[in-house]
Amino acid sequence: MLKIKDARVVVTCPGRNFVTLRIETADGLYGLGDATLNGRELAVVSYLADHVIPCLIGRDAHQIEDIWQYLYKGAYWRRGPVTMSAIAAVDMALWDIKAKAANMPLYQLLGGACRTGVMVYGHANGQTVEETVDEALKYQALGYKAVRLQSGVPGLPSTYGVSGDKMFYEPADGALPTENVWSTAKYMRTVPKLFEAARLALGDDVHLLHDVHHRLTPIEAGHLGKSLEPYRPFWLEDATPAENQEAFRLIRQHTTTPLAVGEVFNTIWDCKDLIQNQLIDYIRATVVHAGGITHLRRIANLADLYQVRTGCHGATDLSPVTMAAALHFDLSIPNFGVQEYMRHTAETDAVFPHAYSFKDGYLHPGDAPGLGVDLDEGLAAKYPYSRAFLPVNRLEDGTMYNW
Ligand SMILES: O=C(O)C(=O)C[C@H](O)[C@H](O)CO
Ligand SMILES: [Mg+2]
Repeated sequence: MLKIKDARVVVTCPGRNFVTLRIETADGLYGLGDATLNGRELAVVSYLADHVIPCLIGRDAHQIEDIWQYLYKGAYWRRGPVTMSAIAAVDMALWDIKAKAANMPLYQLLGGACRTGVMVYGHANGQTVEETVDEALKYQALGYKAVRLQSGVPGLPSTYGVSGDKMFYEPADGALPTENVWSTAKYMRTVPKLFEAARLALGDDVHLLHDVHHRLTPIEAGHLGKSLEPYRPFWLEDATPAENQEAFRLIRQHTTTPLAVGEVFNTIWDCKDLIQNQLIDYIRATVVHAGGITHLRRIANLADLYQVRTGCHGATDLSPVTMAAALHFDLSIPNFGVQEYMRHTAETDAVFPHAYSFKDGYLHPGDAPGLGVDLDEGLAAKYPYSRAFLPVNRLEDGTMYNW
């Protein structure tokens, strides 16, 4: 038995907010879990500190599945991002402890490596098509095999996904939500031009991706997917909001562009119908927001039956703890597709020293026991929480819209 002696939540803001759970066993092992829910961080802090940690003390850290079921079924109130991020943090920390106890990198416990490295995609973004293509070329020069393209839209003052700082794009940019303006017509004219220019400049061997951020209707998404087909996109992400999953059937009827969805999904129940009806090609559910490694493996297993591959969310609001967990998961599953990789800043990396590393377009989790990521609590304490929100999106006439 590995008795859980103590657990605490650490909130730190080395340039952006992160919530980390640290679980300690009676014999001195400890594990880390990420619980960051961008723009709603303190809700998860309270969920963990007030409602989860008291139930963990004294339990056997080895019983990962049982503790997962206890927190999921036992709460009565199932699912949702706050609950599932809290459960994910516990799950990650327990896998970290188990792998440390086994003196193995986690991917070995999960069945061993299925590949030599994890293909990642970087974010190329610019105010114009030309600037975005230039950024994409820089990623290609760094060895990236896959690049996401997001360009500013002519006639719109600002666009989510397009930042001033190219390498360290930060989604939560204001102490109150900033407001972006959206025009589907203007956007739809820009994206095919972007893909045409990028394919020409980067050649055939680089995978090109695009994130719609849930902003199109199904028929608009079908049209966009069709217009991108000549440039062979790797995927079109979040083409339409996924609450109504039938919407994806309509998109499918109009385009063979592969579809990716799921960064806001929290459980297998959000993924089930899309996977079973083969309405998507990539599932983007991620360790931190979908109940941890235990639950994400369940999702990946279901997806594998239908030749749906994974493409885990990996923006900067997912901490290095999640990135490490995702890499062990990615390396060990048969139906891995691609991993998103937005680099963290040097401040963040210093607070979370880690064993994972990038080479020639691939990340590897490294071979340190456990997740291979640590938390420098002394340094973390120097960066207190600072409220920050994701922006909101309005149409040109002021109507509140999706993003
Ligand atoms: O990385 C992506 O694909 C995103 O869409 C980024 C998200 O908007 C961001 O992580 C939200 O917190
Ligand atoms: Mg996205």
